[in-house]
Amino acid sequence: MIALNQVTKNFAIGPATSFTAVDNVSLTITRSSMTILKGPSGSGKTTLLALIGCMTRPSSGRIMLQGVETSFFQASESAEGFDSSSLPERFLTEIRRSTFGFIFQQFNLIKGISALQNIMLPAYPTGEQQPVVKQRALGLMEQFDLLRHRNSPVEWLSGGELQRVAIARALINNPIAIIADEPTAHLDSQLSQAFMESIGQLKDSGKTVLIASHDPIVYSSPLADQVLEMRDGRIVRQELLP
Ligand SMILES: Nc1ncnc2c1ncn2[C@@H]1O[C@H](COP(=O)(O)OP(=O)(O)OP(=O)(O)O)[C@@H](O)[C@H]1O
Repeated sequence: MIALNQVTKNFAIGPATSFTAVDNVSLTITRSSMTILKGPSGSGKTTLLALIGCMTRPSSGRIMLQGVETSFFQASESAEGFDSSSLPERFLTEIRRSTFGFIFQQFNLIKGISALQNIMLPAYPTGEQQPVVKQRALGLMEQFDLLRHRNSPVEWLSGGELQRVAIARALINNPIAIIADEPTAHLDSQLSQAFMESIGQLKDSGKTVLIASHDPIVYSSPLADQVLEMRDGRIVRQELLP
């Protein structure tokens, strides 16, 4: 589903100097699998997630995403899929929205609005009818045992509830893949386990899952299909689990 071929990302850090955050990375992620990126701080995990999630474009190399259902790509789609590294910004935004759901470290929920509204937020730019989105959001709230909090501002919710709102929000546009960056960084070990169980269920339901994490509860999880270890922007170890 996702293939990177010799992908490099340089950031300009001075008039004539650049820093290579991701260095010549090639990898393959199959559909309905769970991939964990581990590695020390600064090793390039977040940058790699941003490249795969179409939030930034590579300096060189190719990123291929297959099987994305959107009419935008019909014309340019080849037998192998489409090459996100050569598409204009508008298409990239569209790919991002239809392919990926994102879960961030501090969940990035908006205070002052309800849990239901938070879950619906990523659907607003799609132009989909609000009653349809609302029904889907309520379905997700039911699935994650959040219905009684539908009208509660998110600041009233517990850590575990916030985590489930973040997962539901990532699912609102029915993405093919979930990208999570250090999702357990602010959770105790029980909630981290609960997070992995929920994510495992998403994988079982056919979602492709990609997580960057320092947390042994995540990178040692039996649910992972492959663990990629990063150092200095490179993948230094790839572990395929049975
Ligand atoms: N926009 C940017 N401009 C310059 N350097 C950047 C930029 N974004 C990231 N970097 C650098 O690239 C390197 C990789 O950063 P990245 O956030 O991908 O690492 P990480 O493995 O996710 O780290 P952490 O675990 O601490 O989140 C770091 O040295 C970081 O400072």
